[in-house]
Amino acid sequence: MKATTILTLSSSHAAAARRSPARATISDPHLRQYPVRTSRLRVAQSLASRPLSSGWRRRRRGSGLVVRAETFGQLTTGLDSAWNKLRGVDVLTKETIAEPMRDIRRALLEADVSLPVVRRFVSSVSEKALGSDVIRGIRPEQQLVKIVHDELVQLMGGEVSDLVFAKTGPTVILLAGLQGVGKTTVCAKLAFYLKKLGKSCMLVAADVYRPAAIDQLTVLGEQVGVPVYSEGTTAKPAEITKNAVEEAKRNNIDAIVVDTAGRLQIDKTMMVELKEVKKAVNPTEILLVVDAMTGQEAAALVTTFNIEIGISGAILTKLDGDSRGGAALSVKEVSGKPIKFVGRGERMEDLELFYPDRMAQRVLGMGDVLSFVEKAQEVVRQEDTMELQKKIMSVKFDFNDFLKQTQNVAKMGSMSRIIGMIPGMNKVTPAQIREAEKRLAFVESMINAMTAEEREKPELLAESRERRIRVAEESDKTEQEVSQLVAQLFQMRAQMKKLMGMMQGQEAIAGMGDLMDSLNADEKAPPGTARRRRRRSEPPRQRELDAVGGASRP
Ligand SMILES: Nc1nc2c(ncn2[C@@H]2O[C@H](COP(=O)(O)OP(=O)(O)OP(=O)(O)O)[C@@H](O)[C@H]2O)c(=O)[nH]1
Repeated sequence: MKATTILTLSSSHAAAARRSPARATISDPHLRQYPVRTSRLRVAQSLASRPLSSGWRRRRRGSGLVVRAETFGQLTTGLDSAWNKLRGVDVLTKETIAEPMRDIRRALLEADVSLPVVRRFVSSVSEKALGSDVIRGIRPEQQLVKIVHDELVQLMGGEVSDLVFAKTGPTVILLAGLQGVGKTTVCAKLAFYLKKLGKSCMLVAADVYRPAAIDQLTVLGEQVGVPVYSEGTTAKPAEITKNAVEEAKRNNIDAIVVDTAGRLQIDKTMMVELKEVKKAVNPTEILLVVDAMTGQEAAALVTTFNIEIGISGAILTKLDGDSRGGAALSVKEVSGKPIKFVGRGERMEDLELFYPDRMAQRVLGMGDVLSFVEKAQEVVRQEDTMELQKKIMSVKFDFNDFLKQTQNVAKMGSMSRIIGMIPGMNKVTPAQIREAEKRLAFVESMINAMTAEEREKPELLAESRERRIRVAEESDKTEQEVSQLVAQLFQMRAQMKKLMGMMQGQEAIAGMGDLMDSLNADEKAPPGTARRRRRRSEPPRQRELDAVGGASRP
């Protein structure tokens, strides 16, 4: 079998591998199996013996083997040393994270991320690391990997930023960028992408300065099977684009991609031209194509274009090459505009949507650690939930528990979150949940007005009208409202008993909806409601309910 070995190496790594071929060993079974004849064999051998996490990727393509250096190789290796510094450390503290943070800072600067971005990043990671809870089974370095991952995702914009399509008429995508960044190639790649989405597309040649650019677009258009609209080199780009939109409308074309002229550097004519095109057709998307190799310069360009023209995002090309990753990490943070696509090669299919989380995983090269930490966090959340369930299910459930729940709700931000954590609770509607939240705030003041003894023994309140009047006065509520609260607590106790029975029988907590009904007990219900409801459901403790019912009678 013939081997195909494709090497895309950073020059420094390649040089290093060439310098010490004698020490290179073949640890990859595929490499050993295939004869690789070129002088690059040594490089491949050296690569094959590197740990995968250091940013080198090996994958098989057809019958051959592709050995590829990832853009982030150097950054990944730099970050690896940060994790290594935490080996043997028990907990993340100011002291233990100092050195790893220095490594992270160095790694990012070496990846050509700008200093202010690095500073903000490191300070945010440190803050999160120091504020993070220790999770059982997770080592500090794994925890830091997860924190850095999450921060990287945020740094790169958090969410994927997909193409926007026009609601009516053809979607107009205007591409701008300096010379040689890959604009024309991106036009065709975008057409290929749109076709895959099932959209009809047309390319527009608005680079009127270089006849060769029009020819290049025509060839690429043929290659991806989309029409190319051109008016030669004499018309103005704004005019060409306007006419192209009309042509697209006539032919029911869903989207047009406009290729504009590049310049060696930003100049006034270029900006004026782009502004004219923008004014003429009001594009749905204006995307600046930038070359990943230019690092933080790419982020600065996106900022300038955005200020000058107002763009909707960026396309980062040549991420497969020798770039250090700085552009991918900085564009969003520096310019406020998202990267929408990345180019990872010269083929038409080498344009992908930019997913910040996938990119962060690529930087770290530690997918397994990340999912492990996520699972552990999930377990902790489940343990919290079970603890909560136990409390809710407690038959003892007095006003202290009731209050604790109220405070928990406040602490955790929202009742809906707690409810959402309890299995079987999906039948509770958001409206019910909102009502419960309101209700909980309302009862808190009444519980605060109770004595310690009254909270522990709600029977005292059920049996004594004087006590209820006192609580009502102190909490600025009516006696009737206090009576309803007492009745509600006993109702909840009864409901919980029922639920406990269901839980023991391994049934889903379908009855939690009923519990919510109890939580939401109608404020206007006349005293004694509890007794009437009781007849329809499970009988709670007779004495307790009778007491409340009796107590609420005038
Ligand atoms: N490796 C790699 N090469 C790319 C990528 N995108 C574009 N190229 C190459 O970059 C070179 C320049 O691409 P063009 O599309 O001609 O660039 P342009 O911005 O249109 O250039 P001008 O028309 O001169 O402004 C070509 O050789 C492309 O094949 C990419 O994502 N990866």
